[in-house]
Amino acid sequence: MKETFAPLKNDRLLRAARGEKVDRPPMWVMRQAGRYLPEYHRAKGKHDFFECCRSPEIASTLTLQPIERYAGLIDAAIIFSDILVIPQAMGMEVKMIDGVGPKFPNPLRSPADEQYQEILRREVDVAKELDYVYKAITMTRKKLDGRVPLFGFCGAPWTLLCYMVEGGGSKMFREAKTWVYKYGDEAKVLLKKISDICVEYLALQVAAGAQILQVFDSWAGELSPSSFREFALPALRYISENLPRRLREMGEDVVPMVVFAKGAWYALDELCDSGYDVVGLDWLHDPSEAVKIARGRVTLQGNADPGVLYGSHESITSVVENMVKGFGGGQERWIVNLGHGITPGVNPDDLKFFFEEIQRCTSGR
Ligand SMILES: Cc1c2[nH]c(c1CCC(=O)O)Cc1[nH]c(c(CCC(=O)O)c1C)Cc1[nH]c(c(CCC(=O)O)c1C)Cc1[nH]c(c(C)c1CCC(=O)O)C2
Repeated sequence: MKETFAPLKNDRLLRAARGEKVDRPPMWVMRQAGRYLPEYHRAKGKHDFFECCRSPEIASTLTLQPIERYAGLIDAAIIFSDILVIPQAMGMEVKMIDGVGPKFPNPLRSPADEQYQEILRREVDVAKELDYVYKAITMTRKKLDGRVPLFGFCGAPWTLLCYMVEGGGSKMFREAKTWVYKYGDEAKVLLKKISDICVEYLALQVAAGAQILQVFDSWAGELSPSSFREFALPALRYISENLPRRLREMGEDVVPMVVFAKGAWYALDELCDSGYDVVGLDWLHDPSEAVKIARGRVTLQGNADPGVLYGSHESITSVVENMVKGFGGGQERWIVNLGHGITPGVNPDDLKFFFEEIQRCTSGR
């Protein structure tokens, strides 16, 4: 039985994503449900990170926290989960270590590993393995009661491959580069396998209630422009081309899609033609330059340096004023965000001040 949900009261973000007129640019921030919020630590308690992702009750509570705290300012929720649930669904073990980050005890080191063949052979039952995410999405939609739209998301194939072969975060990307420059063909086979899972996973998130989707290519900037075109971009395109087809097959509406390829500033022009409605920008972009390159083809999302939230109110005001000006005074197709996730240690009141400053600079246009 398909769920019915309350009608959406604030559709500013979906309208902006589709390039329609809005009263002010919509606002949200990546990682908005996270460690900078004291209520996050209270609700998480002693639970392990992935335990929280697997509990629809806890995941939906965490998703709603920023919506409640910033009511009237924030225009979207993003489901509390992680990009690494896909490698887990593919049979890899992933732990989240406090103060360190994600760790894979058995990373995929070379195509000669038995694990490589096993991963390629194994048909992942995306509906069953990630069932807890769809349940969390449906529960969150009910709790949201139409206040703001809900984002679903996944990691981009290139970024997931990096984690699977590195076994965690990395500074050198020695393993990922070995795959690119030594095992390129095998890397492409693995990227295709991950891409198919991404398509099915995103489609099932929409069926469960996700109203817009974001694909996070957090390690795009580790690739050279030509490697990005060869490895990361085709996988991003594969998703944007195949998802609408899969949604129609399932009898679901097509939803707007956002691509965030962090560090891939050189590829902005191609990303604007990659089949996504919205292109996320990190803080290395100058907004007015990005607007010129985009030429209205997509909505841009971003891009304040997350580090400004460690600064003074004067600095926040100045960054906001410059950013608003860069995005044409808010007249361009624009969704307000930081240039990457909000970081731990930020005072939540300073994020509120950031939102209020955006509102001050963009309303009554
Ligand atoms: C690369 C990446 C990951 N996860 C994600 C990305 C892409 C976005 C990006 O580039 O930042 C995506 C992600 N992770 C999380 C969300 C939830 C929704 C939201 O944006 O609020 C989303 C969208 C929660 C989380 N994911 C994680 C936390 C912190 C968990 C905790 O310690 O309580 C949260 C709230 C953990 C995580 N998960 C990941 C890392 C590297 C870490 C550790 C971060 C660190 O230690 O600094 C992988």
